[in-house]
Amino acid sequence: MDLALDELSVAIGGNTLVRHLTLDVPAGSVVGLVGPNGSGKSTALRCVYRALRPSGGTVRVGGTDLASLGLRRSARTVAALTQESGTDLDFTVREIVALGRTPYLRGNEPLGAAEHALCEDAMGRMDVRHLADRGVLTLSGGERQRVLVARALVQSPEVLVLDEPTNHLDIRHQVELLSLLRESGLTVLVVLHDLNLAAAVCDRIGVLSAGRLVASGTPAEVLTVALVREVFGVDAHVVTHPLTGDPQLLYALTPRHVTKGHPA
Ligand SMILES: Nc1ncnc2c1ncn2[C@@H]1O[C@H](COP(=O)(O)OP(=O)(O)OP(=O)(O)O)[C@@H](O)[C@H]1O
Repeated sequence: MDLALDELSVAIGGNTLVRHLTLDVPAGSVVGLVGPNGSGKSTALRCVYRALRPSGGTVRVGGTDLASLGLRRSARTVAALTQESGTDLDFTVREIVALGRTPYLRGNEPLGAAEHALCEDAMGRMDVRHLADRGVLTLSGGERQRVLVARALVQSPEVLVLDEPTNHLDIRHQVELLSLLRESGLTVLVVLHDLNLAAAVCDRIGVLSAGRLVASGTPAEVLTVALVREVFGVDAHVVTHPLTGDPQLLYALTPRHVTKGHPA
């Protein structure tokens, strides 16, 4: 099921945070949203998981305006890992993951065997099964993040939106999570700060700057020296990953007085 942001605008308190954003996420593809701090990435995503009502434009899933769907139906369609996906409830990991099935249950209906199996599978995929009986409040930041991804997976969505999902994750879990996203077959819209991870996982990338989409295309089309300088104010070198062919950016820190024996 495809996701389409069509002329999306968000204005709050007289400030326009997102301006006429049009972005397509074809079914089964991974599209990244990148941009400097404060450029409107999370705000745009909030409209997709319905934490925010856009002031203009529409979000469509499979051609249907998301706003026209009931909340239960939309929770079965779109799952989100957000900056606000707090786990401040004193629940076990297993209980938190099971909450992902809520849109499929009536009242206090308990989970059946198939639902439990789904939860176990998601915990296995996110490498948190050994934590299942731990209180979620006792977890490290990375462990908690993986629990939240497991909860989103058991929601069995068609569309997955994630805001900085690699936050707190060590490099192994970053690579595993992004590989899982790519192989999930889900329609994925993901905000990432790491442009190299974005280049590795995304079919296409949209670049936001001051609330506007300033570039979109394949990683190789978008992640150019000129764009990185213009949008992020950073000088980068672009190299090609020797195995995957993805563009990868190299950055040099501001030179020291003397670098490795070479006078500056
Ligand atoms: N509810 C709000 N009221 C007023 N301003 C807001 C509100 N939410 C966000 N903003 C502002 O809108 C701008 C965009 O915020 P947003 O969180 O979407 O940026 P972002 O691109 O996700 O940033 P970051 O990379 O830092 O996470 C920021 O300047 C932020 O301070």
